[in-house]
Amino acid sequence: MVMATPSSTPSYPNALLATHVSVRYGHNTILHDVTAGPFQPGKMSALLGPNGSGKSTLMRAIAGLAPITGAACVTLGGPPLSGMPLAKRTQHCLYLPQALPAPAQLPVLEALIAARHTGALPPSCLQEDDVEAAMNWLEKFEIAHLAMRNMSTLSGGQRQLVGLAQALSRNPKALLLDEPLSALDLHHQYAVMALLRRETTQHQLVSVLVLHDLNIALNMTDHVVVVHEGHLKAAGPPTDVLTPALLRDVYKVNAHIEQGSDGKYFVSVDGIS
Ligand SMILES: Nc1ncnc2c1ncn2[C@@H]1O[C@H](COP(=O)(O)OP(=O)(O)OP(=O)(O)O)[C@@H](O)[C@H]1O
Repeated sequence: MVMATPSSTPSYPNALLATHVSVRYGHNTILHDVTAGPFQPGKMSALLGPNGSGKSTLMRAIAGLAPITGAACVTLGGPPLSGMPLAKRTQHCLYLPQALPAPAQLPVLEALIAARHTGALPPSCLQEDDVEAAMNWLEKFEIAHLAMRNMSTLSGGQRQLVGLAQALSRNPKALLLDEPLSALDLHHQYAVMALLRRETTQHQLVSVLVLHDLNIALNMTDHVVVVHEGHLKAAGPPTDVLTPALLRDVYKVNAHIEQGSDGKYFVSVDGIS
């Protein structure tokens, strides 16, 4: 069943839930009383919607980085995140932006260690276990060969992989990843999704990803939330939510969902509407 509110959803003790989120920039209201979640631990959730619909704004609001108005509340089990100082909130709920900041003049290995310590460390401070943990993350992301390269020399996709490794290495309870696959080739898109799935399950992370690839959302996430024109349009299991009617209303395409002989779903677009 596609639900636009979580009213009949059972509560989960360590789930991420954002209620009544409104965001305004100047006179423009970008999000209108959006309630999203609960995003459950151990599950992969996707935020979907067209360009400019408010996905990044919703993530930033959940992370405490967008100007919320009204009676919004964000919880992740325990006391509301909304009342916490930003540094503490980030330890619980980590947001990786779509546009990564300019790279530091640091080797990748040091950048990864610095991320865990939330600040740059001189090489003399590098501990053996820090190096081992950082190398372990680089290996998981298939970028161990970049360990000694300066961050400023990396390609866009390599930087995105380092950014993801930095985010995961900080061991948050909830990960908010804004278009984490946008610069990645096909192999790395699927490798990263598989890795995120493993980490999410193993550590019972709350993982929420902004995605534009509906085929990945259909086949590799458990739950999707569709934002349209600043409103919550639909939420639920991907194959329930991504119907031809929704694709027409929200994405302005005539399309249907097909299932291959391998059981995988894919969106077949007939044209724009
Ligand atoms: N700092 C800002 N000041 C003014 N308007 C903003 C600001 N940030 C975002 N907006 C506006 O809010 C709306 C939603 O932007 P947002 O980045 O959340 O969209 P999105 O769904 O993530 O889009 P995309 O898929 O293109 O990344 C857009 O119209 C955007 O121009």
